[in-house]
Amino acid sequence: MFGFGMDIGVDLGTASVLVYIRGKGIVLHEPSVVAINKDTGKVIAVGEEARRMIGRTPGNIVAIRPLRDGVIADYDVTEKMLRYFINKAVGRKFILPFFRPRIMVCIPSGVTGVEERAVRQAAIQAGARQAALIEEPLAAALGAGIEISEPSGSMVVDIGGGTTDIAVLSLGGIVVSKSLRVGGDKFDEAIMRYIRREFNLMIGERTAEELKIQIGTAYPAAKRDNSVYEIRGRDLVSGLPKNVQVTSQHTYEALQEAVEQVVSSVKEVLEKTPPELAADIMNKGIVMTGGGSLLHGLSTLISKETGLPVYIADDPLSCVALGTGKALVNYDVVAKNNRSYRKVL
Ligand SMILES: Nc1ncnc2c1ncn2[C@@H]1O[C@H](COP(=O)(O)OP(=O)(O)OP(=O)(O)O)[C@@H](O)[C@H]1O
Repeated sequence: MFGFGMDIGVDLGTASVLVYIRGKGIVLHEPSVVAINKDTGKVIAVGEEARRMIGRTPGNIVAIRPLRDGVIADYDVTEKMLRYFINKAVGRKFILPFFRPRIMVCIPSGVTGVEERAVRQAAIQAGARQAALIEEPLAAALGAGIEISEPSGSMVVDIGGGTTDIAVLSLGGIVVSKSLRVGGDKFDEAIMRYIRREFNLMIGERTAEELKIQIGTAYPAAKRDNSVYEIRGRDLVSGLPKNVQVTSQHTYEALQEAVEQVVSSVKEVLEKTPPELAADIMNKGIVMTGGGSLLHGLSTLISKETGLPVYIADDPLSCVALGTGKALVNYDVVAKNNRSYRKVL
């Protein structure tokens, strides 16, 4: 596949970046983190190596997530990160003038037109011959194996790190959609706030994420086995390190508000869905993708609140990258239709 015909799909996520090469599949999956030397502006590390530095850097080094909250918070760093990952996945030597790949980038749906151009430019800078963009719900649905080109309604709820994208699709396009800046990061922040309030303990975002993954729940009736977890943080009163035991019930209380925002947005989209398509969704159920869909009890809660069956896609963390990869087959169509699907509530 190397050479003229090489096509690459990139899931430029707020939590992680995945690179898909046509004919090979997903070849790279790393956190969207860049470590920078503040004094010189030089990039020290990207991806997994940089993630290990979060919260542990000396004063002159910062580990940043350039795509916080589903938007490009730092364009320059995003460009550097994108270039680094593309080069790493493809191999620098292949990016010679006549062998430049075509790149399709899946962008968080909250990005503005200016940011879209910035991403496209970053892909070109990174060595692409052409760059097209695809919207997240479309890629997520394709990756989840949903037959989106039929005249039948499907609903996808993609919960990423920074955003949740809810969309009803039919005939290859988005009929109704909503994007909210609530996702895995907001779940982590809610846990951090709760632990500070209830235990007077300051914890970092990595600890909060670990808690969420290990014992977090959005629906307490669906009990978790390992429902107690010991965490270490800094006591706000003494300023010293302290251990506390946290239960699933605590995480439920911490997460309730953020989870409720996701649930009410799903209902809102369903209310705006044309009746014929709503009937299709009743039959087929809602498909959840993205890492946030793995939050324990969330699919059960959405099913209970909407009265519809809810399924989590196989390998939800890879859906967007797989879908972007599938869309490469129709590169020209997607490139031409760019943005035209969008109808945000
Ligand atoms: N088992 C799990 N339980 C709960 N949350 C999880 C689990 N595994 C991963 N996550 C969360 O999923 C989020 C990352 O999801 P994903 O990789 O789909 O996001 P992204 O595509 O990078 O973000 P976005 O779509 O907002 O750009 C993180 O917040 C992570 O903590």
